[in-house]
Amino acid sequence: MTMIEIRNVTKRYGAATVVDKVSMCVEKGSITVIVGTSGSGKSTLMRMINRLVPITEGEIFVGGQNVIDVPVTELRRKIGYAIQGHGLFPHRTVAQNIATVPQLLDWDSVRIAKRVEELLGLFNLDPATFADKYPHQLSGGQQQRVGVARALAAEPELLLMDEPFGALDPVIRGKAHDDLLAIQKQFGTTVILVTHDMDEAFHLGNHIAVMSQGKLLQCSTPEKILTEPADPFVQQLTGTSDRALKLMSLLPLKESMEPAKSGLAYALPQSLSLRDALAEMIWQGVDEAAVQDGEKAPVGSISMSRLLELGRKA
Ligand SMILES: Nc1ncnc2c1ncn2[C@@H]1O[C@H](COP(=O)(O)OP(=O)(O)OP(=O)(O)O)[C@@H](O)[C@H]1O
Repeated sequence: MTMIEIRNVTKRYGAATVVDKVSMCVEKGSITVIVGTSGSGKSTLMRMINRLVPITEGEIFVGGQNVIDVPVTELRRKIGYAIQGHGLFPHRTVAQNIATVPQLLDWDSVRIAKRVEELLGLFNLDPATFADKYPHQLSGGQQQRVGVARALAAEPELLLMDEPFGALDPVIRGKAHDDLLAIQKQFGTTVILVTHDMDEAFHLGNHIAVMSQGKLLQCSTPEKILTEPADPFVQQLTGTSDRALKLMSLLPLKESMEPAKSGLAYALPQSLSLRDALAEMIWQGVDEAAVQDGEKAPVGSISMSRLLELGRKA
């Protein structure tokens, strides 16, 4: 089902066309990542969805409704928005920050308190420790999680994220990705995320939209972007040297393993991607490993030579 339809949308500032006749659809419950060089119009395109930026030409439909027909306050309350630097209110506690939109929507206080506690739990922020803290008392990573929790507070079906993880160091960023994927799966939220980080795009995106100079060059699955780039710029942006590793990160170990064998000292979960399996085996120094299901029962095996063969094909 289509959640967002962008039809021939253009944004001009004076003589400058910063978004140029862009059309794309976003499926409900999917994550679409917009990538492109600096100034290519990514944020502008996204900000036209919740009307933070007025559309010059074209139309955007959210849930079948033309955004122009929805009062702007109602639209923004329905659509979560998380930005780099989190935009938290400095004089409101963590709980009060998260409660912002539910309060505007007149939720009763019991429902708000329950939702705040649920979100803090989901983001691994112990309510007893964090609910009454102020933003300046939190680390950057914690502030970022509160920013995303706040954007999700009123259970939006759609979440717009503008480089939400840009300021995080790589380890915390990885954790933030895991959180987002888990929460997105749990709530079925549709997500549009703008990033500069291609690894982030390939890790999170069901679809990747590539922009250059205001134009949308391609919007496809990560596999298609890598194997059938629509334009030399797409190929250049998505990288050529580590293409095999990127593709391996999209392929599940479960679908490529060999038959189970006895006597293997090391085991990997079948939920890993081929890339993570390769990284684990290099790290552990093993040439062959058992593959286990969620109950730790053996379901197959994988060898280094098989992984390399699959990587070469990728
Ligand atoms: N209010 C504005 N007035 C005039 N020009 C603007 C305005 N907002 C954005 N622009 C211009 O529109 C172009 C696209 O900006 P936008 O922020 O959408 O790009 P972006 O791809 O998100 O860039 P970045 O990755 O650097 O954040 C830029 O050239 C920018 O200077």
